[in-house]
Amino acid sequence: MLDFDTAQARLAARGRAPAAHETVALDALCGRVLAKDIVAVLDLPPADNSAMDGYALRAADAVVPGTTLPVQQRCFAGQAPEPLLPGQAIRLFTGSVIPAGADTVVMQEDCREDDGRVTILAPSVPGRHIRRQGEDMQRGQAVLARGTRLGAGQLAVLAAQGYDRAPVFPRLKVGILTTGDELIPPGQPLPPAAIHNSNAPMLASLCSGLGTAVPMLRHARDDADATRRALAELNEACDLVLSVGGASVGEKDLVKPALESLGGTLDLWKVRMKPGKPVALAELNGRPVVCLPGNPVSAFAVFMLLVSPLIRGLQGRRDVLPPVRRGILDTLRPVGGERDDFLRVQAAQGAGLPRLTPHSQQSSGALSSLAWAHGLARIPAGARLESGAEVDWMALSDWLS
Ligand SMILES: Nc1nc2c(c(=O)[nH]1)N[C@H]1C(S)=C(S)[C@@H](COP(=O)(O)OP(=O)(O)OC[C@H]3O[C@@H](n4cnc5c(N)ncnc54)[C@H](O)[C@@H]3O)O[C@H]1N2
Ligand code: MOO
Repeated sequence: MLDFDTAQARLAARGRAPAAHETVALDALCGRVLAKDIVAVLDLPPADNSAMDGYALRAADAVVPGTTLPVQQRCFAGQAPEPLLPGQAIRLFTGSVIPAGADTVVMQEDCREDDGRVTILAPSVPGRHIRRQGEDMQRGQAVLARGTRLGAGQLAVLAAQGYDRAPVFPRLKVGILTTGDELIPPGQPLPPAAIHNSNAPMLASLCSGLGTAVPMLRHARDDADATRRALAELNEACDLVLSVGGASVGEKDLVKPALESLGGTLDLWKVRMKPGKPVALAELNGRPVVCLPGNPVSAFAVFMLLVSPLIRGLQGRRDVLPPVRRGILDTLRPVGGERDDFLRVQAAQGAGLPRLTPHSQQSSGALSSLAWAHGLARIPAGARLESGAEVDWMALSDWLS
């Protein structure tokens, strides 16, 4: 059996950035991945400006608190200041450009203005409350790196630099193949012995959450031709295919032969993890296919821990492995088994590390734990851990974005 870390590293290593890129307008950039470094074309701030509403002056003109100076100008943000005359003050506001000749700003709480004159009540210190030109970003400096997924902070940087578009990698196209005669789409009546297809919407929204294009969905009945046709169609249209179910040892596990008959090369692993033992990575026409276990909780865990790093790599992202956190187990009975166990847990923040409570139902067929969990806590293979043990855990919010 392959150990979990090796399986994760192999899938992560298959995630190579695309060669193509496209230019996208700012209002459609959220969630996209930068294809080139972004270089600052402006100093920010573009000129020294005030961090406070107050008065600009020469510190040397108001050494003694109680000094009174005439107010030369009222200069609002966006207006050009006059050069400051000796022995005078200029009224300004947060963001106003500092007048030539001024070397400090005294905030208005430390001043009293009366009849065109301002009394400075506090000692004035050179340089105070001045935001210097270029202290945030300097022209020529790389401000965003290729492979960054763009969110609110990055869009603000682009906009502040005047960029109304940016080069990004194309959205990754993912195809999802579900298999099984027992599966009926939601919304249709359920015959005896059937269940609704929950993996299709689950995997589609997991992909969308990572920023892929809307996934293409196909369902194949347990039939060799249908499975082969659906697989070929998805492989042709998509950068990555995820199949789910039908890849283990059962008599109707048809995905493996379908891949082989299409000329795919297949690496099938039993990964030492629970949930999620059977996982396969195949290559078909130069594009990856990953086969996930059919049990919904197993498919979810394998997607989160093994497939999401592959997807991030294929999207061109720099950081493909999100952070692993630490927490304290809070469990009524000892946990652990022969495989690395990934327990669905809720995390409660206390004084120190968060306390991690496992869901009472940890079966790989029981969906209710997925809708409830904040993350997956890792119990290493062979360990038997009691309440109070410190463990690694992966937050859904880190690993599914
Ligand atoms: N004799 C053995 N049996 C099984 C083994 C084994 O090693 N020896 N491994 C078990 C483990 S662990 C898993 S995980 C499953 C994996 O089986 P498959 O990946 O081949 O998946 P299926 O058999 O097709 O389905 C398993 C289970 O999941 C349900 N399922 C499948 N697709 C969906 C879907 N789209 N939506 C909802 N539910 C789905 C399916 O009905 C089955 O109940 O094999 C074990 N058996
Ligand atoms: O290992 Mo299987 O993936 O639990 O259900």
